[in-house]
Amino acid sequence: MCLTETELIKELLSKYSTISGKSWLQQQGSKHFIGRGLLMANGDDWYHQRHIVAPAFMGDKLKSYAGYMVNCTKEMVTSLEKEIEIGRTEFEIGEYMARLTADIISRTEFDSNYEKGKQIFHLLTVLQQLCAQSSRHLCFPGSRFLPSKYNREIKSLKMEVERLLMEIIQSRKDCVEIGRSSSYGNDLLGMLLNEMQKKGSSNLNLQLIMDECKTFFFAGHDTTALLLTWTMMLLASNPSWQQKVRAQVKEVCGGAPPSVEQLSKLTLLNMVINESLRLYPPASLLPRMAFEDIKLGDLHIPKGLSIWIPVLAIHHNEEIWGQDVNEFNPDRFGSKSFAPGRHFIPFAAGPRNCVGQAFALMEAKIILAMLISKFSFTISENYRHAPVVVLTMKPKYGVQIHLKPLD
Ligand code: HEM
Repeated sequence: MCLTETELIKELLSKYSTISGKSWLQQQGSKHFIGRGLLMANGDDWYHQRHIVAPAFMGDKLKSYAGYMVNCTKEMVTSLEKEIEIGRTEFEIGEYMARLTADIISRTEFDSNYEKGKQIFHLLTVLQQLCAQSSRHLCFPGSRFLPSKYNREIKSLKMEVERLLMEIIQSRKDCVEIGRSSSYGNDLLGMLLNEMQKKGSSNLNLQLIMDECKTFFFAGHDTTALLLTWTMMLLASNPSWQQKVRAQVKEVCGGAPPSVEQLSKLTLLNMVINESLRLYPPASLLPRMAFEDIKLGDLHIPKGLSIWIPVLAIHHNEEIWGQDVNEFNPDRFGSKSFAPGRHFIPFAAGPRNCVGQAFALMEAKIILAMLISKFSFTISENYRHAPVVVLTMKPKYGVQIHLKPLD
């Protein structure tokens, strides 16, 4: 069933988040690359995991990741400047954004074990691509247990990813146990290990920690890269907004990378990001399964029914957004007339919303503020506008942009 009534969507996501969730089919499709991590967990498991994970994305802990974001962006800006120096003017910006967000999540999750983290995530990306091809392979009940070449490849990649992850985790555990260190570390992995120990399990569930590490990479880097890519496309195509945002960034940050405290003052950038998430929500569909009979308004939803929430359609509904629904108009987010959590749901809503929302927005603002104060950008004549949904909403042929250094 496709649920389009926004009042009912809000009710489902806020009131029935524990008796609806991810279907068995979804869990099977992703189990090799994210396992039983938060994104695919249900019921009590989900509740327990969310409470372990959530503190790592809040308050001072969240703020502590800003340094990784600034440093990785500085490296990317330097490499772009070098390429411009040797004569390059056009860039497929999506590639750069994907590399940058992968870099940031590797550093945030694994800090000193960053190089190994990058290797893990490379293998995980290959594994994910392989799993996405499952429909091309022989498929009948039980076929996933056959020792086919395809199944063996998946199994060996999965084992390699887990071996590398376990090496990092074990070395942190050893340091604590022999007294060389009093905590598991300040990066995301360290937070998870510390939280899990605080929550009373003396015997850490290492499989779950590995699954969460994989989940953050999977859920966090492609989505944020797409947000950045679409926003760069919109800014490159709308020079007046580009100038306005640049002027505000300059006024607030004075040419330096933004501090966490300055981010809330970048109101125009915030409006542009929201408008980008409205027009091109990276997660364009929210799938749910009813685990019990649910009564939503006058609707009776029987147990076992699959429910789709069409985020993209809601974000493009003329009745909600007005006649300029398909146009880029960040001003609509200047007033409070839209209803977050009901009409605007790029991060879903309710208890099961995106746990990394604040992380993603902080990351997007830092990167865009740094790019806009270093370069001016225009859309290339080679850009072909073709958004496609393949799990997330992507530009089919990439986003080609001309970059020009500002000084
Ligand atoms: C622009 C960037 C992002 C967008 C648009 C986005 C969107 C979403 C959406 C729509 C959901 C709900 C999915 C569903 O339940 O079907 C979700 C869940 C989730 N996201 Fe994000 N996300 C983004 C960035 C991130 C980042 C940076 C992280 C972590 C570092 C992250 C981690 C997660 C996790 C773990 C969940 C599962 C939460 C739960 O089920 O309790 N996301 N995200």
